[in-house]
Amino acid sequence: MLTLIPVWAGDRVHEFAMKLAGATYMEVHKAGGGINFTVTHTRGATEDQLLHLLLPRLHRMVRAGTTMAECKSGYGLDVENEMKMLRVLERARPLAPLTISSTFCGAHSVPKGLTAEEATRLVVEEQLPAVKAAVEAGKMSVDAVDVFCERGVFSVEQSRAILQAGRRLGFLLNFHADELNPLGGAEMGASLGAEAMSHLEEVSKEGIAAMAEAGTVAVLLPTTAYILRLPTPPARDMIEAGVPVALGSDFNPNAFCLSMPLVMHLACVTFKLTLNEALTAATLHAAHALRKADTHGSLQPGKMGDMLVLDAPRWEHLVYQLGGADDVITHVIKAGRVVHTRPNPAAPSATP
Ligand SMILES: N=CN[C@@H](CCC(=O)O)C(=O)O
Repeated sequence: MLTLIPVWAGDRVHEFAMKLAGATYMEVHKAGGGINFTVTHTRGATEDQLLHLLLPRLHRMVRAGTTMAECKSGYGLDVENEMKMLRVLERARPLAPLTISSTFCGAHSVPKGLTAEEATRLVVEEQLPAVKAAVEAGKMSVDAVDVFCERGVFSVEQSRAILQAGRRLGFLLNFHADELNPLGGAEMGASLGAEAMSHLEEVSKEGIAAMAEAGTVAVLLPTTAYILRLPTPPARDMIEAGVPVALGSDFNPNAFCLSMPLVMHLACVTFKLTLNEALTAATLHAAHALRKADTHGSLQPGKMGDMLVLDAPRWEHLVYQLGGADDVITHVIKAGRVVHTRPNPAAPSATP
């Protein structure tokens, strides 16, 4: 169960209100809000402050049944602050009972005062090598590279340059493609053999075919499509074409959701996934997006033994009871060890 950008300071409730009143995501972004608002606040926070904000978020995810998460950077946008975010994730590993897979997203937005071309060069020539050096020195573990490939952010060609540089350094590719505009990001990513791409609301038929051919996982993020009132991604076309579909919470200041059962519910209702498809998307396919399906994502001999115990006659209650996961889940088990028990065991059963 995966994908979020959990290390940040400064909420964006004011922008939520603007978007409810009709402002689009890119209108807020171009006015200097959105990601760059969070960058200012995250740059201004210390590592300790960011860790203090991160840990309760991770624990809240665990209580809602998440045992592994892809956590991205992306609110630093320069060497110093991207490394700070990655270090915070590193410090959180022993303090939170879930597996963290880190993704470097230094190309999440174009920092104030730079062109996209200049920012691309800095990501390739300064940030990626700094991340690689820290990994090689054993200071952190980073699995993947991400880019926000979008009109007004990084173009397809700039994104390609960043992803190729990441690939040369040995990272997995797991990036934002075709979210708000159909730019051909999926086709580009598939040509590089990207392991996963997210959002994909605007993916083309050709992009879906290319992803199926390349074995790329589609990471769909129903909270964001819902909050931004975007068209839904063609999930059924992807499934029919043989693209493995995964689900992510996409927790970030734009989409404040830490509950995968809620995400599964939204995916069933708005993206038309069946309950079984949503379960596979949130577990096995999610693990495969991170290339961790040999150890995570299903209950099989030799895997981690991550599981949930439910107080329900059928597992589907986890999704059916909208917003009710905290009551349905009685235990969260990580690597065979109970890491969360529902408070007040004397409470009446969650099953009606
Ligand atoms: N779309 C780009 N990135 C994030 C949103 C980040 C933000 O708005 O702070 C996402 O995946 O939803």
